[in-house]
Amino acid sequence: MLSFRIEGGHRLKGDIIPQGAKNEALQIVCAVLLTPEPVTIHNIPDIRDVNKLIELLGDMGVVVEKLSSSSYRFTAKDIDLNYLESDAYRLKGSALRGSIMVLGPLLARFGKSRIPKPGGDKIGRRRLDTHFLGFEKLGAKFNYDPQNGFYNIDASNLQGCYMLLDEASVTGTANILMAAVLSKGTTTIYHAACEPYIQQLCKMLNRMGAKISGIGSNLLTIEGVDYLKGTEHTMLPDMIEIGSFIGMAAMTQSEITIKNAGVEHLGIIPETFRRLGIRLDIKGDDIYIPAQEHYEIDTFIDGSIMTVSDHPWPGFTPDLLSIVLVTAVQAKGTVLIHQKMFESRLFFVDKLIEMGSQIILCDPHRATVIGLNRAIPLRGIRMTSPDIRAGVSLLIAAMSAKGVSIIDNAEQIDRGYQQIDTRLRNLGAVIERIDGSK
Ligand SMILES: CC(=O)N[C@H]1[C@@H](OP(=O)(O)OP(=O)(O)OC[C@H]2O[C@@H](n3ccc(=O)[nH]c3=O)[C@H](O)[C@@H]2O)O[C@H](CO)[C@@H](O)[C@@H]1O
Ligand SMILES: C=C(OP(=O)(O)O)C(=O)O
Repeated sequence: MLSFRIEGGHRLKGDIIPQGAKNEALQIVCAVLLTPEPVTIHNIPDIRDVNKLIELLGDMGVVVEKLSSSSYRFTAKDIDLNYLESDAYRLKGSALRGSIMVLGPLLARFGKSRIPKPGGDKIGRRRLDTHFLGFEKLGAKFNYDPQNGFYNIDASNLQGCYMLLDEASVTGTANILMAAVLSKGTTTIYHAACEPYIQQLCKMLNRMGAKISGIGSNLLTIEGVDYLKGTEHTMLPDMIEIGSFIGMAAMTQSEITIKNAGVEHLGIIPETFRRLGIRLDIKGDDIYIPAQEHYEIDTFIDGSIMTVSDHPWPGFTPDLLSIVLVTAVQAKGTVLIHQKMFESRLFFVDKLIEMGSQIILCDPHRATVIGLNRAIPLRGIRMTSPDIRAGVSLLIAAMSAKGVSIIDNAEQIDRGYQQIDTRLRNLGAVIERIDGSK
C-alpha cells in the first residue's frame, strides 16, 4: 500500500504550475475514437486515471505515440471490436469513471458499444441513466447484462432528435454529444452540462468538422456530419488542482503563485475562496496568494451563516467542496458545507475531527465547520484517503498540523494529482512516499 508521510507545520513558498485538467482529459482522450485520422493532444496530465484510459485505448487498437511528457498523438484507424468482449476489457474498463465515455464515440462510429460498470470514486450513488436515456433517444437499443455486468448498446442508424436531459450530467452530456456529432440530422440537447470541460470538447469536435452551436450554454444544437477528421487540442489547467492549491496555501500560511491558471475559465471558484476570507490577487493569468495569518469567513448579507454548496456549472463544483471544508477549519467564523450531489463525500470529516477540528456532521450531505482561527493547531494522525478530493483535503490538514501524519491509500490521490509529493516538496513541504504496509 502506498502512503504519504507528512511532517506538518512547514510553510510553502514559490510558484506552482497546475497540471492539465483530469476531467477534461478523460473526455478528450475518448473523443479520438471518433476519427481514423491522427489527433494530437497537449497538456495531458500524467495521472493514474488518464494513463489507464490511454492504456485501454491502446488495447482497443488505437495507435498511441508519446511525443513528449505531456503530448500524445492518437490514431484510431483500426479498432479491434473483439477486444470489447474480453476479460481484459472488463477489468480495465471498470477501473475508472472516465471509461464510460468510450461508449458515445464507439456507438457513433461502429454502431455498437459496450462497457463494464465503471469505477471512480465511491462517493455515493453514481447513476448512468442520463447517458443511456440519451443514446436511446438517438435510436440506440440498450440492455444491461447483470450476469457479466456489461452495459450493451446497439444502433446502426443514429438519428438526431430533441432531448431534455433528466439531469445536467457532465460525462452524460459528453457521451451524448460524441454520439450526436455523427448522427443523421439535428440533435438538440437541453439541460446539457456546460462545464469548461464540455466547452473544450465541443470546440475540439468543431475543429474536427462537427457542427455544434450553443457552446457554454445548457442548450446545445448539433447538426450531424458523416465524417470527422484529425485535429490538435490543448487541455486547460486543472481547476480542481488550482482550488486545492488555494486552500493549501491558506491553511499552511504560505505565499505561493499559481502560474498560468487559466483564470477566465475558473468561474465562481476564486470568489468562493475569497468569501472564506482568503486574499487572492489575480495577476494576468497567475493567482498570487500571500501568506495569511488569519482569514475570516464572510456571512451572508443578512448576517446569517455562510453556506457553500455545489451546483451544476456555472455553480460551484462538488469536487472542491472537501477542499473548502478543510480550508475553513483554521478560518475565523463558521460555514455550512452542503454537498448536494453526492451522499458519501463528507464522511472523511471524522479524520479532521480526530485531528482537532471543530466540525459537526449534520447528515450525509451537510457539515458545519466552526473555524479555529489558529487558536489550536491540528495534530498529526494516521488516516486513510477515501476518495481523491478527501485525500487531498487530508493532505492539506496534515501539512498544516503539528507533528507527523501518515495518509494511507495514497493511490487515490495519484488518480488525479500529478506527482503531488515532488511538486509540493519543491515548494518546501516535507512529504515522502512510503510503503504503508510495512
Ligand atoms: C470523470 C468526471 O468528469 N467526473 C466528474 C463528473 O462526474 P459524472 O459525470 O459521473 O457526474 P454527473 O454530472 O453525472 O453527476 C454527479 C452527481 O450529481 C448529481 N446531479 C448531477 C447533475 C444535476 O443536475 N443534478 C444532480 O443532482 C448526479 O445524480 C450525481 O450523483 O461530474 C461530477 C459533477 O461535477 C464530478 O464530481 C466528477 O468529478
Ligand atoms: C469524483 C471525481 O472523479 P471520478 O468522477 O473520476 O470518480 C473527482 O475528480 O473529484
